[in-house]
Amino acid sequence: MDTQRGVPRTHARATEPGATGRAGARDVPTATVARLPGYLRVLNGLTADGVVTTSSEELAAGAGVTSAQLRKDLSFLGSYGRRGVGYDVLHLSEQISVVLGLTTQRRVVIVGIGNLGHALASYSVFAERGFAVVGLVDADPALVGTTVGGLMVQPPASLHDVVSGADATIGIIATPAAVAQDVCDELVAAGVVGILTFAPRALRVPAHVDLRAVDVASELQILAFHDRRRTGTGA
Ligand SMILES: NC(=O)c1ccc[n+]([C@@H]2O[C@H](COP(=O)([O-])OP(=O)(O)OC[C@H]3O[C@@H](n4cnc5c(N)ncnc54)[C@H](O)[C@@H]3O)[C@@H](O)[C@H]2O)c1
Repeated sequence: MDTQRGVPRTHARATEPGATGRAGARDVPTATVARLPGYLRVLNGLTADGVVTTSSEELAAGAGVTSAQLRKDLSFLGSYGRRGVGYDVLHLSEQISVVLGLTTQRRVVIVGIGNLGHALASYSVFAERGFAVVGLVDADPALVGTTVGGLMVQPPASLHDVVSGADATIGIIATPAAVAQDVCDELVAAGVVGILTFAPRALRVPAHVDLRAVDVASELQILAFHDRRRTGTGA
């Protein structure tokens, strides 16, 4: 049965090889999972600066959460830090990477190589974060056959082959909203199990597929709300 949703339903399980300590098979709440990339980003910055250990206060401040929230989130990973020492930056990075499934490189196909898709296809940081863009698809004949980010853009008729041939498990939708559901259905039929959409419309996916929607306008509306509350303008 199809479901309509913009966030994953399931909890991540810290069961991949390399999971350590008390992480075991404990479920990690979805809200915690959503904060883990932020912690990892801060930890990566600390690693780059040569920092070996960090405190929950430092990590929490960098990620924009309270240290109580941070400690609770990390407790789901079985990571409690050491009194007076804090957290080992590298070890914690590895633990979070395991829980997020980043120890296995995920293959990504991007559909819609316009302004947004072009920028995403050329975004080198994906590779550093454990994702390989392995296929690009666009319906514009003028784009098909051109090379973006080292990959040749393929026509929609090749979508299934692009996904299955490259063993891609994630699809990014950067097409106009009007065609996004069709593209989504085709990606699912081709075998992807995770979809990230930028198209401004709700999408339906089957239960075995996780869907994430990025909506910059909604994020701006949330900022506007906080600004209004702070300044009292626009009431
Ligand atoms: N979520 C956000 O925050 C955000 C921000 C900017 C844009 N967007 C959305 O992202 C999408 C892309 O924006 P853009 O500025 O790159 O648009 P764009 O018009 O530059 O690019 C869209 C591309 O999709 C291709 N396309 C159209 N139908 C297709 C199909 N059936 N199969 C494959 N490719 C197809 C077009 O040929 C075009 O190259 C739009 O839906 C836009 O509203 C979202």
